[in-house]
Amino acid sequence: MEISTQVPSFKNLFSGKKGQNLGIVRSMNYEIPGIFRLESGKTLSHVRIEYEMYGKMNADKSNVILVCHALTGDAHAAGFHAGDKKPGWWNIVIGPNKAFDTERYCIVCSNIIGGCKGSTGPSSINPETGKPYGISFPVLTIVDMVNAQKKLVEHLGIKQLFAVTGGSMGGMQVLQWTVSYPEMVKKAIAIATTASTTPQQIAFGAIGRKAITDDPKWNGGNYYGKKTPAQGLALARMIGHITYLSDASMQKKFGRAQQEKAGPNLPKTSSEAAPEISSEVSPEVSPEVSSETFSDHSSNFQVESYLNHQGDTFTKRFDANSYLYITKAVDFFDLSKNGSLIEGLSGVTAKYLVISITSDWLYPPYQSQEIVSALTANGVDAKYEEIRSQYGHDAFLLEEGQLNYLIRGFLSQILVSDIMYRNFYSVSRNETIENASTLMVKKKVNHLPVISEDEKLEGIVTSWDITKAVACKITELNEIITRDVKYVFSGDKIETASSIMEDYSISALPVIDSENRVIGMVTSESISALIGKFS
Ligand SMILES: CC(=O)SCCNC(=O)CCNC(=O)[C@H](O)C(C)(C)COP(=O)(O)OP(=O)(O)OC[C@H]1O[C@@H](n2cnc3c(N)ncnc32)[C@H](O)[C@@H]1OP(=O)(O)O
Ligand SMILES: N[C@@H](CCO)C(=O)O
Repeated sequence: MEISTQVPSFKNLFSGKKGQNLGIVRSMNYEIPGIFRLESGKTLSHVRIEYEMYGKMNADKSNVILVCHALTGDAHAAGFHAGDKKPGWWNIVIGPNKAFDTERYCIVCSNIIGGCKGSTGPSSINPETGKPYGISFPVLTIVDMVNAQKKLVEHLGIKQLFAVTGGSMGGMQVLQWTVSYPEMVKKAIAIATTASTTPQQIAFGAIGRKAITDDPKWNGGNYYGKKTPAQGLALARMIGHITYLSDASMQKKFGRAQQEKAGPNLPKTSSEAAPEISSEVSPEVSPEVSSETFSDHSSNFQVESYLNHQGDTFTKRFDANSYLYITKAVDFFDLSKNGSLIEGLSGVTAKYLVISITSDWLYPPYQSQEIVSALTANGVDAKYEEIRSQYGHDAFLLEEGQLNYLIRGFLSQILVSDIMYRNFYSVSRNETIENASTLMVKKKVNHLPVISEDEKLEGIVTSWDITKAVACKITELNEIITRDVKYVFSGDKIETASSIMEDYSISALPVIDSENRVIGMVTSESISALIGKFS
């Protein structure tokens, strides 16, 4: 008989209270000391990184989650800047009791190098010339973005990030983090992304860049203090924005509806915007082409007006040269090595959650599945999930319920590897009972896995087996080994271990790898101690 243990259920450990908003938040800035070397070999000095932090770091700074933004995002991921009506771009998942729970984790988000929202980029002043860099700014890669973030993380005194997360280009940074600095990332959540940009993605990037560089006001990137290439930048955004939506979401948002002729073309606030369902939009009418000039119809469909609005508002918040550099960095992104993603991701150790969006045709689900396949082939614990949504690529900014559910589950999931004893004691089947019992007494353990010369699991003996053997005057361990031994894998959820223990009334399980080698032990005491931490 083994010591029977009641292992408490984990079901109710992580209860879901309603998420709240952070209040007013502020941005901070850090200047990387000395020279910052880029992947190209070029260097920059006085590199500034704009960042925001929500929630408190714990004593050993082990609760920090780094959030990486997408193409046109910034450091303002959540909460409100003083005077703003709209919160940060990922407010739906960051805040008290949200998936990125600021009561529990400290969230850090920084504007990428190359950006135009406080971090050093093409619009920044080159300290050597006293003028904006423009296109003299060196070519950037996702590696450079991650290396700049690493400088910030080090400056904040963080040894290992509890998690790194992001969608789209943010997801690329997540992947890059786990490749460049595997030991610094415990968990990784990559959403709506790819490990290697495809020709179609590059093609959209290229058209956007051409729209900018063909605008005469771009002027070889030298437009600061003059008229900006707003027309080209707006066009680039309009093209890009189409790829962030889906056929279904455009049908639902606009149908073939037209703007009301008398009314203003561009709603000023979202409440005046075209409603989401076609029954609420203005009636569908056929343009009376005969009596009007073509220009009267230049923006008459709601979708045209919407795209114009998206293009126009974008030019007020983004720098055209930054757009060129960042889209190029996305296009350069390719983690495969010698044509193999398995090889490219071979050093990754973080536990992964990879999420795709069913209607995302820019970064389709198969690209996320490829990431998961490559990680799994490397023995990485990687989970694949799909967000069911009609919103298209931008669903990672909108699907509040599904995102919170998936992320919360992943972050709060505790695996056998998190609590198993890696320094364990074992015996060989040729051992004497006397030696086995001496080992148990000396090391204060009740279970000894029996392993072969090549460390494979052959069975288990418990202190109770030994007691019985002594009573029956059995001397050979071989005669008392339990060979039908229950075990778990290090990537199994802790609930799996606890149910096996409960079902078979046992209090310790060997942890094995895919080759049946014993790599640790998990005990009911360690599970109970963990529950104590949360109760
Ligand atoms: C990812 C990062 O890291 S941060 C960058 C994320 N932010 C962006 O990309 C900003 C631009 N993108 C968007 O707005 C994205 O579509 C989202 C996902 C952020 C928001 O999506 P939704 O909430 O569905 O907003 P929607 O796409 O309907 O756009 C609303 C805007 O369009 C305007 N609009 C709607 N219909 C029309 C129309 N027929 N004509 C003109 N304008 C229109 C609204 O007035 C509103 O304008 P506002 O943003 O200036 O207030
Ligand atoms: N709409 C988002 C996602 C692009 O991938 C952005 O502009 O950053």
